[in-house]
Amino acid sequence: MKRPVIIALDFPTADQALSFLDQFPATQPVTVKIGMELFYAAGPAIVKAIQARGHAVFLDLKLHDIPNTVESAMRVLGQLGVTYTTVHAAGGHVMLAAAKRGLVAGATAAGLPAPKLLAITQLTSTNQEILNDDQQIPGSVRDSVVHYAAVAQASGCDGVICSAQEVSAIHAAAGPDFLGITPGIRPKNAAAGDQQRVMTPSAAAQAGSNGLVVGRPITQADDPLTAYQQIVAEWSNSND
Ligand SMILES: O=C(O)c1cc(=O)[nH]c(=O)n1[C@@H]1O[C@H](COP(=O)(O)O)[C@@H](O)[C@H]1O
Repeated sequence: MKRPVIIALDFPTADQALSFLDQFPATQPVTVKIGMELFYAAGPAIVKAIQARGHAVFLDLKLHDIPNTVESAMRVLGQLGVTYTTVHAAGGHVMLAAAKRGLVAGATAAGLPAPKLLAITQLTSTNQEILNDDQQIPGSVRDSVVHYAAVAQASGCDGVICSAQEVSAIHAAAGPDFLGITPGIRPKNAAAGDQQRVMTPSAAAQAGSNGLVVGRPITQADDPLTAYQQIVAEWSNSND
């Protein structure tokens, strides 16, 4: 899928993640996101196991540390053959450029294409109050997201993670090729949970999102495969 619907595999064990994936046969490969919970539990082996089934992996570890540490860690991640990985834009341009350098060096050493590097802007759980009061960043969430996107682009990132609510502003500022991958996706009537800045799959498509990240609306559905297929259908119909 050119604009993927990425399933967030937020499970505590490899067994649970793989049993869940049994519903998605390798003849119909999907893109899945391995985040901190699953990677801390199951490590690089779960990346390999999922790739062996034919699925593409988005490895979402949201690195945020001093530039040297991030560069070294990205060199390791660059060797795993994943499609996307993440770093926090709040680390600043020196750290972001170091992340890109490390990722490319690792992938090159392994003879692989470099994963796309996506910078986290403002998490989709962040609202106006958290931005202004807790982070002490004045202005709107959208302005902060667009600012971080500019920093990420100037530092060599391939795109950002943001809410679909900001993706059109990012494309207007950074151009259509700079990726805006969007979590905080909720089909109509689905519970938002801890997400603050949400959109439906069709609204995200109309806003120009380059890919959806969807977790609980699929993983906690009674029939995850049908839930996934319904989201893909809504997304694809609005992407035409
Ligand atoms: O980097 C992410 O993927 C991410 C960034 C963000 O701003 N918001 C966000 O929800 N995510 C991730 O996207 C997924 C969303 O899951 P659900 O809220 O269950 O659909 C989780 O795995 C989050 O870690």
